[in-house]
Amino acid sequence: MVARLAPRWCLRALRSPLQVIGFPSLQLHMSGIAMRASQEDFENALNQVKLLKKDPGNEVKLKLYALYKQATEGPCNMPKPGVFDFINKAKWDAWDALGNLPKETARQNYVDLVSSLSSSSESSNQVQPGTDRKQQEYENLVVTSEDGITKITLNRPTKKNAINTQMYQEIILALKAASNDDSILTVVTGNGDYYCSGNDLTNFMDIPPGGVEEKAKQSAVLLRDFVGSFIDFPKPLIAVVNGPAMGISVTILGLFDAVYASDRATFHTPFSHLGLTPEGCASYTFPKIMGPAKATEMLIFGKKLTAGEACAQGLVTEVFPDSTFQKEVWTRLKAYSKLPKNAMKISKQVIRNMEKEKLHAVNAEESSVLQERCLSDECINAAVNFLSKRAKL
Ligand SMILES: CCCCCCCCCCC/C=C/C(=O)SCCNC(=O)CCNC(=O)[C@H](O)C(C)(C)COP(=O)(O)OP(=O)(O)OC[C@H]1O[C@@H](n2cnc3c(N)ncnc32)[C@H](O)[C@@H]1OP(=O)(O)O
Repeated sequence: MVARLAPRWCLRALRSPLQVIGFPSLQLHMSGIAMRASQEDFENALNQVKLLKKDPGNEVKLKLYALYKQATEGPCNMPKPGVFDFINKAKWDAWDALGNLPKETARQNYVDLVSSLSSSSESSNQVQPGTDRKQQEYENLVVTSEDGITKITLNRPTKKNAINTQMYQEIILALKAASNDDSILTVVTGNGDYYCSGNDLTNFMDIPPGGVEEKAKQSAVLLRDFVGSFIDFPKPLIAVVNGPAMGISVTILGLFDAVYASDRATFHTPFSHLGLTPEGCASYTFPKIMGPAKATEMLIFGKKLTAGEACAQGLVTEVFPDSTFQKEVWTRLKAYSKLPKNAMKISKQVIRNMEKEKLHAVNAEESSVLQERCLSDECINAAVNFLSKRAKL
């Protein structure tokens, strides 16, 4: 049985994900004394390894291969494959590295390794119960993971997905969780007809006991942390802009790795109208992306761009007809999510890391300027105007 099962697994070892369902871990260590794995334990482990839900990765698969060969055949007895026979060379190296490890120890190590894999596969099943799983409950977001893509949906459609204080905090948390989860790509999108109408202007109304200065200070810290979590996000980050985008939801697009937009989307940063100044590192990224003259029209004069214009300026990657937007974008993202995960992550870091320090400095400066700005008459009057429904931008 061993001989029949193992070689088939070995052939697949560096290619395919392992298959479904968890299983109880083997208890081989009692009262701190390591027990010897029996032939039956070993055969169980050989069966269990085929049932692992989560692909343990090539490094572990090579370890399993080497231990299996050592346990069944003893020290490596095959001729060394040529340098261009990458897979067989990697397998040979792993086996050869075990030297004269006794067969019994190799068998024990194999069983222990499978046992540890099956318990971690069980605990990860608890967080990932289905293919479309909710990772955590949020008040203002829906976060799901499917097909290697974590999707963060802004979910205040009746307020055009305006970002209130709690939502800023939830987005920071969701990005942190996405940076540590198994996903390959992370997507931000909006629920309803808007992508996002930017900062919730009622944020300006909730004044703490320390007064408006204290509010401005707290807001500047929150803003800096919020933008910082985009600057530091380690994996490819994609915006699926399903409708109009305003203010801070537009500026942070310069920190995304790709931006797909419906032809219904518009891009509007009416900072001057609100007595405000740019944030989200746009004072640095926008002139770089579209040139200073075009950035001035958006960031200082508040010119609203259509999706086509934003694409022509380089802020948007590609525009799709609204009628086919979701289908086309998700088909594409699912295809991208199948590309090698580490290569994409490292490529993003190579592209972005040189700029990180600069971006954090820009973010700190923009937040500090805004801390002053939101105490200005210009800003307070604009917020009051909006809230009293006298102004629609
Ligand atoms: C002391 C300082 C605290 C600061 C907090 C920290 C963060 C600092 C960041 C500061 C930098 C600012 C960045 C920005 O994002 S600037 C852009 C801000 N956004 C806006 O100015 C948009 C305002 N909204 C509108 O102009 C219109 O609502 C809109 C064009 C978006 C839609 O118009 P429409 O007529 O289609 O729909 P309604 O106006 O009826 O909207 C439906 C309901 O949604 C509410 N809404 C929409 N957007 C916002 C918003 N940004 N803030 C609060 N509420 C919003 C709207 O009021 C309606 O609500 P009701 O149904 O209850 O009336």
